Amino acid sequence: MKKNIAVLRGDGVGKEVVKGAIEVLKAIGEQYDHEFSFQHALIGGTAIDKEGTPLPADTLEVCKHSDAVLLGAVGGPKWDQNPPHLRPEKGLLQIRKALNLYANVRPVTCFNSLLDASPLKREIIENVNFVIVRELTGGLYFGKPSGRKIENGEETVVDTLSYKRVEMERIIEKSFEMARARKKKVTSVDKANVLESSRMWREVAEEVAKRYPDVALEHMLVDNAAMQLIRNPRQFDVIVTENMFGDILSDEASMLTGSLGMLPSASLSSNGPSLYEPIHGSAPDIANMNIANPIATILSAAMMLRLSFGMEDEAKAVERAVEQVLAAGYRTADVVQFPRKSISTTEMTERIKEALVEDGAISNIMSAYA
Ligand SMILES: NC(=O)C1=CN([C@@H]2O[C@H](COP(=O)(O)OP(=O)(O)OC[C@H]3O[C@@H](n4cnc5c(N)ncnc54)[C@H](O)[C@@H]3O)[C@@H](O)[C@H]2O)C=CC1
Ligand SMILES: CC(C)CC(=O)C(=O)O
Ligand SMILES: [Mg+2]
Repeated sequence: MKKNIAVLRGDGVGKEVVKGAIEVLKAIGEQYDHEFSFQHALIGGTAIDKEGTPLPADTLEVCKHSDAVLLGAVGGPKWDQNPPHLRPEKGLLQIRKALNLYANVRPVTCFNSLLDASPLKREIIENVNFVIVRELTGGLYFGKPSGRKIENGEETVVDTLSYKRVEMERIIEKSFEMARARKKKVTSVDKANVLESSRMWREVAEEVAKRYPDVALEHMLVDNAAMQLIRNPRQFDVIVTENMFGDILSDEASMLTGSLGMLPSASLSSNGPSLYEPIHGSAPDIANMNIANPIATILSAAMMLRLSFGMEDEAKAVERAVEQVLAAGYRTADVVQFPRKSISTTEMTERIKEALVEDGAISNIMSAYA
């Protein structure tokens, strides 16, 4: 099969982890006789430096004409003081909107060999397997007005949380579809005790639930959800929530998998190419040190193979290779357990590539989100 992949490396460790994922995709292409082509384009701080904007028009064109997009991460202290329209994160928000990437799917489960790597007890994280379905193109990150002004002589700032009913409906429907293929439970997370937007979210969730009588719906307030993720994460099957709650809860949930550097995601489009990205940011504190964990991005590439290209065997091969390398005891510094020695980003990538050609047991991981 021929596939054209747009690659947005972005900033910081984004560049390093994407390099790893491309190498793994190339190896899969050779092994399974696919022709993957990679077209690089600029986004984020790097794009601001080179083109004066965080999302150049030709980047969007490249993405629109691709079969799928692979993204690293954007941002960094160099651009933190820029005005809002010249912040790297703006480029990411713009591309999510422009490609209609309304559903961000973040599967949370821990590889067996990392059960003892998490700071959380094995009894808590064993057999955890849930998906966070995060609304990605609405809510606080997009609402207008947003900005600062002087009002009655006082410096004032506003951000707006706004949603259309149809935006709520489509993401909640997505979560029910996914739950139907899994353990048939949706936990809708909101702040309905305070926010009007959450009250409407609840209403819509109840309406959608009527069309899925085989799926159980529960509502949970977001503060409680943050606690339950650590207390008893096995209770969850599909969590659906608005943009910012999903953003925060998924970073928290990443610790159930051993590290923020382990959690992949798919940002699914309603009408065009989808985008695949690790959930982490550009990690400026470890950028250019060759120590970032590439696994979240490599597993995001596996999601691309499965969800955008229908290449289930190839996706499993990647997940199995990751599992084998972890089972053999190799870890990057973010998941390393004393007295184990950590390996670099490039060595982890090499090990995973080597493991691709070996046969192994089917991984305990992923695929349930499909
Ligand atoms: N999707 C994206 O492009 C995102 C971008 N950002 C941006 O990234 C920049 C840094 O933000 P932070 O709050 O520091 O979040 P971050 O996710 O970049 O890093 C948080 C912590 O996790 C570690 N970490 C992250 N990814 C890792 C990996 N692959 N391997 C090992 N350790 C890893 C970092 O070293 C850091 O200590 C900011 O400019 C922020 O706006 C933040 C989140 C998502
Ligand atoms: C620009 C941010 C919204 C990125 C982020 O934190 C994320 O998507 O998880
Ligand atoms: Mg985030």
